[in-house]
Amino acid sequence: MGIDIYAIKPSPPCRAVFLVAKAIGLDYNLKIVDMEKGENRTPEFLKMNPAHTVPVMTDGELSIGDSKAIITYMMNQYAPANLQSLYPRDPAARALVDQRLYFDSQLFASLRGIVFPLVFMKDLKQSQANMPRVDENMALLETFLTRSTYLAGEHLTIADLATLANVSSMEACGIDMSRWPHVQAWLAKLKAELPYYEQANGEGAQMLGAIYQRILKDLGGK
Ligand SMILES: N[C@@H](CCC(=O)N[C@@H](CS)C(=O)NCC(=O)O)C(=O)O
Repeated sequence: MGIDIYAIKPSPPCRAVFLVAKAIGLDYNLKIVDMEKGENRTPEFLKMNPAHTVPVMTDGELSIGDSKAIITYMMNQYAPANLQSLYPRDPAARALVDQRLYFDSQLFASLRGIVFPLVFMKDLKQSQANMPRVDENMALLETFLTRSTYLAGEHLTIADLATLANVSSMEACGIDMSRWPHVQAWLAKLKAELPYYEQANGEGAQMLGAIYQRILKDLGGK
């Protein structure tokens, strides 16, 4: 019994879930999904998540896909009182965190736009054509981080943890972070501050970066 998380380590949305679970000390059973064998398209998996994406969480009768739905559920259901500031209950403070979470979905879509064509279609041209969307979203992230130390104010929230999974992946893919100095400083700060960083996120980001960089090199990109 307990919570099951269906996931793969290189996936940024899966790592957002690992980070939030660690942040609130929530135990779960990790079920690695072999995507190459089509384990995300079996009738059993599609019953849990018709969108055939990871992560998926099951908790008793509840099966739910999408990392944002999972991490907000974990906070609402399991965060101890002293860690509620990670997803504040005050409506105005929560609205700011939610806005950053929706922004992070847009950031992930732009990351996917460069990774998916390269890794799964070996299409360097399409991947490169999608790069301006990454730059545009990173510039927006830079603007947010010029306004406050963390993404939604002066303390850590789940918006930082979700976005960390994407930004660290971009860094591991070799994207030059020095163009966004506030993002670069925020990234270094979180890596240093979170004792669970490496286990929950660092290792998987390196896995994704290694795959991306190898294929990029094979296709003659830089
Ligand atoms: N919005 C979703 C995106 C999840 C997603 O796209 N996951 C990818 C891995 S990074 C996946 O499972 N792709 C397999 C597929 O689309 O069949 C979330 O945040 O959970």
